[in-house]
Amino acid sequence: MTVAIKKVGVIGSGQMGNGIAHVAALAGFDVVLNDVSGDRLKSALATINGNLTRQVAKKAISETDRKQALDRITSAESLDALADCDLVIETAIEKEETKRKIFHEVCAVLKPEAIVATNSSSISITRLAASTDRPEKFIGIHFMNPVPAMELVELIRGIATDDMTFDTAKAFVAKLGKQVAVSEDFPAFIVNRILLPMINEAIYTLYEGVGNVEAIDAAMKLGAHHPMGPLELADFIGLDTCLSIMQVLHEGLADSKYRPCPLLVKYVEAGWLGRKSQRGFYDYRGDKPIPTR
Ligand SMILES: CC(=O)CC(=O)SCCNC(=O)CCNC(=O)[C@H](O)C(C)(C)COP(=O)(O)OP(=O)(O)OC[C@H]1O[C@@H](n2cnc3c(N)ncnc32)[C@H](O)[C@@H]1OP(=O)(O)O
Ligand SMILES: NC(=O)C1=CN([C@@H]2O[C@H](COP(=O)(O)OP(=O)(O)OC[C@H]3O[C@@H](n4cnc5c(N)ncnc54)[C@H](OP(=O)(O)O)[C@@H]3O)[C@@H](O)[C@H]2O)C=CC1
Repeated sequence: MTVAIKKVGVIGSGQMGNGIAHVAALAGFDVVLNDVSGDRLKSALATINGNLTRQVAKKAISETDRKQALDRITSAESLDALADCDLVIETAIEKEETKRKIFHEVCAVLKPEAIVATNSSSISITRLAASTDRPEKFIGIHFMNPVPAMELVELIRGIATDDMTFDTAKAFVAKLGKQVAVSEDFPAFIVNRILLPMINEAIYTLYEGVGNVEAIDAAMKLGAHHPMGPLELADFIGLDTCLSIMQVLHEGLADSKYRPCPLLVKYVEAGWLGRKSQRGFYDYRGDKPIPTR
């Protein structure tokens, strides 16, 4: 049994939020995109339009599809605008306290039958569910970046998630044209349990001087056929997000093999968060990315 989903709320309009709004609107859902910052919302809508326009140019969608998708998205700075959503997907920063606060506030305005999901990369679904008034209607729907291009979505049940919520989330993901991988609720789930230690190890490789940024990325692109080098990918994900995921792994599994590299910590402390702040393992302020080490 599934619940009918017509209107989807997306909380947080960063790179994941705008990607989720994009694919949901293109699949015919009405979308309310929320953020604490009006400027963020404006730039998210511009990014969505840019990505849809690129899909039109590549003949993946029609000009009518682009217009209709944009018309289905409204933006709002207040969570009150999500009151009549059937499904809400939280995709704010990877900080448990921020997410808990959002769930507390949004549950107060949602209808009782609405499903609440998080796009968290790593945080316990069971623990986040416990901060809501509806743990049985709470689930992890974990999209991959960039959302319009990646085929996979991880689904993670908390201890209390009921079958109706799981089946509805599964049907929703299928409507977006994406494949599901089901993960148990352990730190960082499947993709990031494997991917992030690899990225962290690449940063240790840099920290210990085994290779410079260019050599490490070239090694993994040309030597292992990864589409992006691990440092380029870390910048793409966001170094703050990478660090948060490593911290969840380190604390949650209590194993020193997940210790975040001190160089990753230093970059985040400097505010060098990767592409989103124009500087990380590469400097993106010029015509082409320049390695910073
Ligand atoms: C941290 C987490 O919690 C989980 C994660 O997401 S981990 C990160 C997972 N993601 C990855 O590992 C991405 C690795 N990189 C890649 O797969 C590729 O480099 C890439 C898909 C991003 C780009 O591929 P490419 O061949 O260099 O570029 P290009 O041919 O221009 O783009 C391929 C497609 O991606 C889309 N795309 C590329 N960048 C995009 C972006 N920033 N936003 C939206 N769409 C984008 C393009 O529109 C294109 O779509 P179509 O196939 O529909 O035409
Ligand atoms: N980056 C990635 O590759 C992936 C990330 N994720 C997960 O998705 C989530 C978002 O990541 P990402 O999009 O990269 O992060 P970004 O930093 O790009 O975006 C986060 C957005 O959330 C906004 N925000 C912060 N606090 C609130 C709030 N209280 N209410 C509403 N919006 C808020 C931020 O606004 P402001 O900047 O103004 O604070 C920003 O616009 C994280 O949980 C992350 O782990 C999942 C898969 C892949």
